[in-house]
Amino acid sequence: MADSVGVDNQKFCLQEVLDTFKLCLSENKEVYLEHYVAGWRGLVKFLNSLGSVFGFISKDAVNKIQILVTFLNGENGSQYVTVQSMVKYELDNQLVDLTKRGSYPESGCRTLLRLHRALRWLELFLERLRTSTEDSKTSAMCSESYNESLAQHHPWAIRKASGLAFCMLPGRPAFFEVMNVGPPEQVVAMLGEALPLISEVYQITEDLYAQHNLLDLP
Ligand SMILES: CCCCCCCC/C=C\CCCCCCCC(=O)N[C@@H](COP(=O)(O)O)[C@H](O)/C=C/CCCCCCCCCCCCC
Repeated sequence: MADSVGVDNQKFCLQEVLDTFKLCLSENKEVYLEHYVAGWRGLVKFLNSLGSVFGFISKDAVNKIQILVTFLNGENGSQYVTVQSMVKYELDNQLVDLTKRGSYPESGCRTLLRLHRALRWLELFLERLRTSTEDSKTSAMCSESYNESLAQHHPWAIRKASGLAFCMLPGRPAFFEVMNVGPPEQVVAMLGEALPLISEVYQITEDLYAQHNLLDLP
């Protein structure tokens, strides 16, 4: 049965996520919010298949996806077609809490920023997976990537809970299997294809947020 953002009990397929990230960029390099959110939905499917210990992470991601989907489907949905149009619309109309949480605790800009930071974690993690060897530990790769990215934005309790959850990650062979791609060489090849796309989406968003001083939204 699917939940309201459609991520429950569906089998993960890395190719699908890759296809979604391919669709994210417009010709003039704007990031389509619909496909960005769909990419995250696919990743959450993967997370869900790893077990309930990751439930608190999945729940937060689903919550953020849902906030963005609500904007996309709302009466001002046309302003949320791309991340660029969302930023412009929300800033022009003072719909973003810029320095402390106030009237707009769930703006599109601050919500997307949380997923954007997680995309950096993903980029680092996938690069480690791609260059890993048979005996590499997924938990170590995950936690190193987390410490270099998301952890800097999380309080102690979340860092602690995340660290404990990472210890429950399956080993590399089982992890590759859940990715549903084929033998390890194929996984590595597909990661090699996926990473430049993910990096480009990340960098375009990072530059946009930096340009508007939005990288520290509360
Ligand atoms: C291609 C296949 C291999 C990789 C598959 C990865 C699948 C990962 C799927 C989802 C990742 C979850 C993204 C989580 C977004 C977290 C956003 C965030 O930072 N939220 C915090 C701040 O929000 P506000 O309070 O300011 O609203 C929030 O406090 C966090 C709560 C939950 C903990 C988040 C821990 C994030 C760890 C990310 C690593 C996921 C490990 C997955 C293991 C494969």
